[in-house]
Amino acid sequence: MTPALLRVEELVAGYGKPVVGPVSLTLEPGEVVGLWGANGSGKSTLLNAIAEQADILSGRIRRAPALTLAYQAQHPVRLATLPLTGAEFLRYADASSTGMPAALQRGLRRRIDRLSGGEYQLLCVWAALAGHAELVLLDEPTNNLDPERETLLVEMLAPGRAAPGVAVRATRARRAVLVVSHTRAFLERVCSRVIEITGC
Ligand SMILES: Nc1ncnc2c1ncn2[C@@H]1O[C@H](COP(=O)(O)OP(=O)(O)OP(=O)(O)O)[C@@H](O)[C@H]1O
Repeated sequence: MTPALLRVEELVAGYGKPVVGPVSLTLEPGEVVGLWGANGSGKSTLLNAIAEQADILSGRIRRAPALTLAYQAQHPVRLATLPLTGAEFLRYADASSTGMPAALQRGLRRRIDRLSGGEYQLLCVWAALAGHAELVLLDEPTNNLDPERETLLVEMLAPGRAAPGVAVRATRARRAVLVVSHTRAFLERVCSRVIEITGC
């Protein structure tokens, strides 16, 4: 049996005081699992706890030994001025551009501080998925995306599920992805399971 990458057991997490939980989930290699819930229910806090950026108040998180993690926050940081091309950005993330959709490749030669919000958002998600992390945490990855770019995102996360003619592969077989969204329909398109998150 393949060992789980992540086990969250009866976890209550927060910032000094409880915000989310108790929640339990297991993430196996290759899975794409959704976390869905209302604004303020604690979805980001759960990701923060997994990334050791929020307090574990009870329960526990078990990670596979030496688990590598990429965390795409809800509002990806972007400096106002940063003379770095998309290709250099991917190089710093140690991520390949192989299989990248043409619409994204156009950004490889452009400075990242001159990309649109949606273009930058998708480049960041690609960097997380095409890098070496075994567990990828994505918080509201549809932010700033128009329907066409959202379809590319679906194909990046779940190859074969988007519109005919879109063929993108950024997801590796062993990689697991935990995706936060308050849009249930998006999660249903990309996830094998969707877990509802409720606050404390
Ligand atoms: N750093 C922090 N310190 C204290 N409280 C916080 C902190 N970050 C978030 N919270 C609180 O935790 C609660 C849950 O916030 P969180 O961002 O986890 O919810 P969410 O489900 O991701 O919300 P949304 O869908 O609006 O992004 C909120 O009441 C928020 O004010």
